Amino acid sequence: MTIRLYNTRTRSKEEFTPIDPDNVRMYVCGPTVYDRAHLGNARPVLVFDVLYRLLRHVHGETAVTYARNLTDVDDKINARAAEAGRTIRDITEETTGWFHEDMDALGALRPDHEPRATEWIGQMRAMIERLELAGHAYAAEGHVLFSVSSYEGYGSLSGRSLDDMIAGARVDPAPYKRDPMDFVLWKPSTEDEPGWDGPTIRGEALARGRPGWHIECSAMAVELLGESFDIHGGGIDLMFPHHENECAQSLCAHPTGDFAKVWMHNEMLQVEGRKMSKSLGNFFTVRDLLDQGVPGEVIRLVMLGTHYRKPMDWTEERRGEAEATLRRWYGHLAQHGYNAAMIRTLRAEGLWQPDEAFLGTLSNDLNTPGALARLHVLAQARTPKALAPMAHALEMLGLVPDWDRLEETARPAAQEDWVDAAVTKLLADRSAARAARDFAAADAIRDRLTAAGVQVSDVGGSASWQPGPGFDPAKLKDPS
Ligand SMILES: Nc1ncnc2c1ncn2[C@@H]1O[C@H](COP(=O)(O)OP(=O)(O)OP(=O)(O)O)[C@@H](O)[C@H]1O
Ligand SMILES: [Zn+2]
Repeated sequence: MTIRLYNTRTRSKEEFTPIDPDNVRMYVCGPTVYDRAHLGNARPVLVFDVLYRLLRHVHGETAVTYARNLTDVDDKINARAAEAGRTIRDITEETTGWFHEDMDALGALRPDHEPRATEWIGQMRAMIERLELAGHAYAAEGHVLFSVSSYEGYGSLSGRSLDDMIAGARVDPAPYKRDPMDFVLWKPSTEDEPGWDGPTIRGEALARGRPGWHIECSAMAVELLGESFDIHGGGIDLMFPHHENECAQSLCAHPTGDFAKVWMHNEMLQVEGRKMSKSLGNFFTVRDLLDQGVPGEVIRLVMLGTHYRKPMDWTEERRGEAEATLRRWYGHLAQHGYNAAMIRTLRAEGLWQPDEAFLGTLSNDLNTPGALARLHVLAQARTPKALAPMAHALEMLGLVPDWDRLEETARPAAQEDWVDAAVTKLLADRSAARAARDFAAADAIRDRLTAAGVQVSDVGGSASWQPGPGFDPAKLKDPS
């Protein structure tokens, strides 16, 4: 199976050939840990989770190394700690815990490496010293800056000319910069800001300070994945300046390497046509949705419904559709006996295989909407064995939280308790009415369940239920 990926660097879809097929290496820019992840932040996590799963499928479970950093040194973190009267470490630890909880709930696999910037300061310092020695960086007023004019490839990733960049960027024309586009590799810290020993430039050790944001990813990616690795990902909002700067630093510090061969960028999750972002204040968090009872797999399915290179909106309508689709799929599989034991049997019988059309579509630049369309076709199978490719596809997309709890999944959690209790009580009343030959009462209960969109299946004398189309639990309540 050949994977094809759109490469921002070449602006074309290319056949993906790993540098080393036994160790496919991917780096994705992770969160700055000072606040709950908003729904937009979840998009790159999910996009690259699907890619990670696909690479593991094609190249082998142990043949993929995925690194995603945690930015735990940043002025926004310092500000948050000061404002809350707490330590920086306290804030970053707590936020990292939230990030893990929330992304786990969306079914995202943890990366193989999750480097924290503060644990790699030495490597950043060494890279800065290397850049200065090679004539790509200079020290000025306690800062070290990357000299953009020293590198002729600057702008090639994002396809911008230096003039465009100056016109478009929020450049900070600090007096110590030789060129307004030069960016910070190292900056001094005051007493109450976090700081580490400075790099040594021309024999002189710089004062205590902290690294700039871009150098962090360059240093950690090279240390963990090597000077040439396969894929670098992140949101399109990071392409310039962050990724352009990462490229410049890494290629200048390691001129014999390629840094990342393929650059991938997901488009933005939007709210009424604008990027969901903290600074615009138009965001809600993944936790908000989970707490409202929207199951993680529903959030995941909505996200996968749009190709990663297209902007998308979160809408109530999409949420409802995804929820109904998943319930139908899970219910269908459960009815055909699907659970963890069944998957083991299918594996043992050699039937746990992907559908070629599904895999081909997904391998075509992660065409998740196409892959989901194929899933709808696969879901039409009517026997346990014929359903194996559908089940396999669902799992490849990370849409099966637990094979043993299929029927409980994709239900709005907040409603679950009282709704299930109410339906169960109605079903018990119905069988009592039937036993007492009070058919009018039994029919009235049946009508109430139907009106609420509850689907009842009577198997072997015991009734089970699942939400059907137009499910409206409010209608379960006694009209009197
Ligand atoms: N609206 C969005 N849609 C998709 N991806 C996004 C969105 N906003 C941020 N990202 C991505 O989330 C990841 C984490 O980025 P980062 O920590 O810089 O976000 P942030 O600074 O919290 O976001 P914001 O832009 O809201 O301030 C990055 O890969 C970034 O591209
Ligand atoms: Zn980065």
